Amino acid sequence: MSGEPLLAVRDLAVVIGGRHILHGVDLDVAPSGVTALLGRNGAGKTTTVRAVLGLVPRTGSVRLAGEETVRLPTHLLVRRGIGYAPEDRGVFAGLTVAENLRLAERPGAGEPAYDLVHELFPELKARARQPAGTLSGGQQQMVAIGRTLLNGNRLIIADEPTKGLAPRVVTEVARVLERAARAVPVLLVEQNLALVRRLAGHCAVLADGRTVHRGPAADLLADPDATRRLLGVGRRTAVTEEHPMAPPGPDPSSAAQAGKAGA
Ligand SMILES: Nc1ncnc2c1ncn2[C@@H]1O[C@H](COP(=O)(O)OP(=O)(O)OP(=O)(O)O)[C@@H](O)[C@H]1O
Repeated sequence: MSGEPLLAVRDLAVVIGGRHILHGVDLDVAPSGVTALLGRNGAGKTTTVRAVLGLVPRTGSVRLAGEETVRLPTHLLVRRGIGYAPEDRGVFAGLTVAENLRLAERPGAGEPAYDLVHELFPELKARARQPAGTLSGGQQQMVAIGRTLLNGNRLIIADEPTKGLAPRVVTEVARVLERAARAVPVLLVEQNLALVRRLAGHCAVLADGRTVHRGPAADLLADPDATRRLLGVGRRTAVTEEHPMAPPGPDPSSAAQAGKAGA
């Protein structure tokens, strides 16, 4: 990674209800472009994001642009410049596009950057009066990401923005993220490895609540043994455009043994 990381997470730990959900997460977010946070279902990706945002009790170190933030409450973290596009997008279906964006304006954060949002996503200007519930999945992601760009944030965190979307819409969301990352560095939680290959410079992989790999995303995705070991993705399905989605659920190597998936 060239330059100091924008976000440096060290030894992050989260205990909820007596259960150790995270115990030793290390993560560097690059100062530009997209950094991917990967891992199988239940590895701890969303909890890591929630811990960075102060939404769950945590210990360890979370430095944003060199400043320790691990003891800050969420509202102060947000003011330090972290924008969050949650897994469910958080778009209000009954409100228009313009109203959804207006809700994200943050008093004291300066003039909202509508010029930037409309430059990156002209569709949001054209559809300003349209109820957000009538937008496509990709357009709703534009709203979710657009909101994070309004307030001059230093970092955007996008949690599984392609989850449940059809392949055509995934491509649309990839363009949305590509455009956003030109303006602001992005931490992308993602299971779609084709998307990660297209967008991410660096990555971290979690397993059972700890970091098990960090490095350039291209190196990991070029190594079928590593993707299978760390992510449970079979050789043929790993990163090809024809198979953009990582197979959900259990390690497909067991399915491969049953002759169901190519390994
Ligand atoms: N509030 C909570 N209370 C108890 N257990 C939790 C809580 N939140 C998460 N967990 C558990 O912690 C583990 C990690 O969950 P998390 O949602 O962070 O994983 P993930 O990698 O984001 O998974 P997915 O890809 O399925 O979204 C899971 O076993 C989950 O059931």
